[in-house]
Amino acid sequence: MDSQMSADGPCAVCNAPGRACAGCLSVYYCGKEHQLAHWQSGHKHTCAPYKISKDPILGRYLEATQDIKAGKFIMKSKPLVCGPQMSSEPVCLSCCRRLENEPDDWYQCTVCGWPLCSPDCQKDEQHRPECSAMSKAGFYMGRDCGKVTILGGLEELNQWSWYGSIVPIRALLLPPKDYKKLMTLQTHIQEHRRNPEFNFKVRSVTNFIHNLLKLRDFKEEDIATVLAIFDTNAFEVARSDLNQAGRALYYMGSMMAHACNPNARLCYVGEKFEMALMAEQNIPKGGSINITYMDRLNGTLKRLTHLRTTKYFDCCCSRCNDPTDMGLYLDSVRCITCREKGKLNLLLSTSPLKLTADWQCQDPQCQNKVSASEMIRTHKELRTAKQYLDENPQLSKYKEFINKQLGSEGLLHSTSTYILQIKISLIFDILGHSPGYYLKELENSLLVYKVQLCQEMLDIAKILHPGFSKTRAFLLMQLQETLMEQTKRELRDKLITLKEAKESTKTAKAFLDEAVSILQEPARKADVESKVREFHNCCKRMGMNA
Ligand SMILES: C[S@@+](CC[C@H](N)C(=O)[O-])C[C@H]1O[C@@H](n2cnc3c(N)ncnc32)[C@H](O)[C@@H]1O
Repeated sequence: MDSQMSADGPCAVCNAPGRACAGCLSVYYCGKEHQLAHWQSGHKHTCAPYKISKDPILGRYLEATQDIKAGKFIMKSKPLVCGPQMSSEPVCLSCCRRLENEPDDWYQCTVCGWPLCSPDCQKDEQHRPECSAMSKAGFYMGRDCGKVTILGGLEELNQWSWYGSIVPIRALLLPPKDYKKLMTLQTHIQEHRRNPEFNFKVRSVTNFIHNLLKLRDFKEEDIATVLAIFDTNAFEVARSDLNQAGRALYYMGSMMAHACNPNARLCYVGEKFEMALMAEQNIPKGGSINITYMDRLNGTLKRLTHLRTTKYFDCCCSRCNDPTDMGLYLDSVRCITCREKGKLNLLLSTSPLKLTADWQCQDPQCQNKVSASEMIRTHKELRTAKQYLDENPQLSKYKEFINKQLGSEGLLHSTSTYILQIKISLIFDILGHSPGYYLKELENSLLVYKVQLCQEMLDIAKILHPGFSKTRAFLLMQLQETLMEQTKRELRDKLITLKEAKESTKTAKAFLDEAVSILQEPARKADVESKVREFHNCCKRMGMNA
């Protein structure tokens, strides 16, 4: 590098002071030679079409450096650190697969005694940092896998909260170059420190690291910083196809801003939680590439509260600022004054970005106003009632809730967040998925009901989950297989002709094709292939070629 120029960061090859790569501004080179070597060793696959930019409100964020088409993969990134979730079920420390057999049958690492899948997982470098630390500290997890308190001061740690200490210790033991990178991520440490739950977590992990691993050089403050970095930036990652669940932190992934109607989404590839970012919608050059930090079916009250209390910012996107919440009125409840007159008018926030604002009837003739605290109380009651149903999901109970709430004495309307969430549960958890309701045993009327629910939710998805979103793809697949079952029965019962069955099959195939084009990520490959196989088998059984 020209000695007159100031350095941007450490060279990706030799760590000497370097200038940023012009393509992505995310890695640095001391000169042309190392830039070329790094490009050939893989940077050509990860460079661009984005760069890190800064905004007074968002902080650092990813900016598109070229127009990006919906459906395009924007980047792939390996985790800087990954491992079990903070509060984890028993998983293999190496690959994070759930350990499903009995504890007595678990394979235990021969060095530290922690349960793993197999000797192969023991050889994996993932488990090395904490394993060496435990071995140096003379710790070996007994057959009981930590059920007994081993050292004084560890009483507050139960068996599985130990898992929560694994990712922080891996972060603290990162090579210096990676640790330095980690430390550049946003912490919100002061805000976290005001949260008693966070401080409890810090004490627990510090206890583990100081007393069990005997690594007393790590100060509580360093441990708190690492935990705060994880809480601000990490992703809960799961690959249901591989039975894996973990937590991972990506350097570039940490730069992405939140939006309540995002233009990109994350997916996971490979067994080591490599992350891929896909554009859900077209992103113009210069635009922010954003993801959503939470479920889009939540109304503004829940989104604002969750983002404020967990990510420490006040979202002020156009969706949050829209009293109609994109025309869906997710949080709005019926105006009681109008309801008494048999009219369906809704209450809208007078200032949606302010959680303390009053709610007012949408009918200008009606003067009815409700305070924020009253509205929050109403939502608490509705949420409790729904949570009670979710604990023991039953079709009849969900239908009862919907009918009651949408009836003349009810509080809700057809696109309320609670009604939409229940419809999603009916589609994905009950109709076609639970004992007594598997697709083949569903009564005809319930097949019709499921088709109707899928169509309704696809209309909502056009607004909340447009483009290459997973929700749209999953809904399309549910609609496709329900339509196929319906067609098969109608043909069998001679209610339709073969020609009509072929037409229905064509419609179902179009839904499936669209879902397949959306779900391009490798982690979904097996699922998608099995749906396509089922479709072809169903066609064969009806005596037609797809
Ligand atoms: C994962 S980090 C994103 C990178 C971060 N901006 C930085 O400079 O390191 C999450 C933090 O970014 C900020 N942030 C993300 N999206 C935001 C948004 N829509 N509005 C305001 N702040 C946002 C918040 O401080 C949030 O806690």
